[in-house]
Amino acid sequence: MNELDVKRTATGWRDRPASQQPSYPDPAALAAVSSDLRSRPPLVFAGEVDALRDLMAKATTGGAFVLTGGDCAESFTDNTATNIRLKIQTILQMAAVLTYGASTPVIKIGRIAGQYTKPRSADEETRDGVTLPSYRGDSVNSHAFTPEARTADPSRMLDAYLRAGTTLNLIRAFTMGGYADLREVHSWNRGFTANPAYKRFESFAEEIDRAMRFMEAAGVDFEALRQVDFYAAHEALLLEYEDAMIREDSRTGRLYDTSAHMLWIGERTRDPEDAHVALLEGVHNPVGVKIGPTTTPDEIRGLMDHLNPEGDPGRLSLITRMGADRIREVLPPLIEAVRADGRPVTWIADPMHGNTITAAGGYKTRRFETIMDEIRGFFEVHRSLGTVPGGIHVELTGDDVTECLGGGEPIDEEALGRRYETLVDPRLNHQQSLEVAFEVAEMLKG
Ligand SMILES: O=C[C@H](O)[C@H](O)COP(=O)(O)O
Ligand SMILES: C=C(OP(=O)(O)O)C(=O)O
Ligand SMILES: [Mn+2]
Repeated sequence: MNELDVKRTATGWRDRPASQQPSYPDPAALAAVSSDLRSRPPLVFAGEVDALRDLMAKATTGGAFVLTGGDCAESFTDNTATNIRLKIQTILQMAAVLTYGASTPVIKIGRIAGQYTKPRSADEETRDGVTLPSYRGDSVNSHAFTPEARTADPSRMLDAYLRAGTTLNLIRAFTMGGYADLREVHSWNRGFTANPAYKRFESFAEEIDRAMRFMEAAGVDFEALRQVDFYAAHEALLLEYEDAMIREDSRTGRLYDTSAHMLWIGERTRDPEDAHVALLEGVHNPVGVKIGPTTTPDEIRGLMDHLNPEGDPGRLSLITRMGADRIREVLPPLIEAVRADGRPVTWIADPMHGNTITAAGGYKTRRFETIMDEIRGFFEVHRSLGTVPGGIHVELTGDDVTECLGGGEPIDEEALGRRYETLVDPRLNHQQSLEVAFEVAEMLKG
């Protein structure tokens, strides 16, 4: 056993209960893919991961604001240049508005370049009397409803790795090559506020205009604002994939999960004694944990004991997804418990996953107004306790899909079927995403 294997064994996740894992019919094929992945280059560099960790530490105390956004489930077929560009454009536009509102840097993180594995409520799906394994994300099986498509195939992990690599390559090209130019991003936002449906944000956009003119007059080097740092994150759900991507940083000897800059653990797999926590315990990346309305203070202390025993700022984010109707009641005692413990966490609001409903026609959807209400509740609770609302985490796409109800150009139940394209959860479309950003920017400013 080499030194890396010794360290990895020390994390001990293989001895712990692991839920939401596929069952692979051919263990030899799984072992071959896993060994192949281990020999491949990392997707991210430890130095970038450390830079993100430092930024996350700033968000803990209000010195930065986190924006995480992207698909619920990325898909191999939607892994095109246009889709990636539109998502990046949407996140950059949101970030520009939020930066103005927060008067702090905005940490831009995509649910991108690796968001290929999904936890499911049910292990199986039945259609017209036929029962098959549930779709678990493109890194596991295919969405098509046939026995072959739904069989877990380890070679999909390699495909996920390669697609994540090319996605990251394009993101770096966009964000370092001039596509992120602040003047351009602001002019896209002016286009958005010119739409009569979003007139109420026009004066906000004019304020940003004035600030930009002031910066220009004061001699700010806009050329330097043509490049931005953009980070990638996904749910660390597929244990074999994440384990195969762990590498040792040659500079420090530390272990990193090099599949993404930041990883999070989902609501369904966050037991402090289970495999997912054990896996991320051993790596140095910033990590998030999704917490739902049943979370207890003891569970949070357990998560901190395992994932951030020393209380290092920037290591641990708690991503709250309580539901708009519960957040004001269930969040305060959890914040109080963290405050009493003393170890820092970055609080981030996921206003999507506690607010999923089924509309007529069977569409899984969310209401824009409910999403905004959960964010408002998140801010109210933090403001009343004097703690820091550190960011938001949303499911979005850069396209004009019709998956979430409401918004300034309202999508009603009838319209849902027009462009309902998500493979799992409903995403905010481009306009709804910008609307969220303007609303949150106003909250941050206020
Ligand atoms: O993205 C989150 C979960 O994977 C998703 O909400 C589960 O969806 P399901 O209830 O359709 O399985
Ligand atoms: C599965 C997800 O969320 P949660 O774990 O909070 O349900 C998700 O972010 O898509
Ligand atoms: Mn989701």
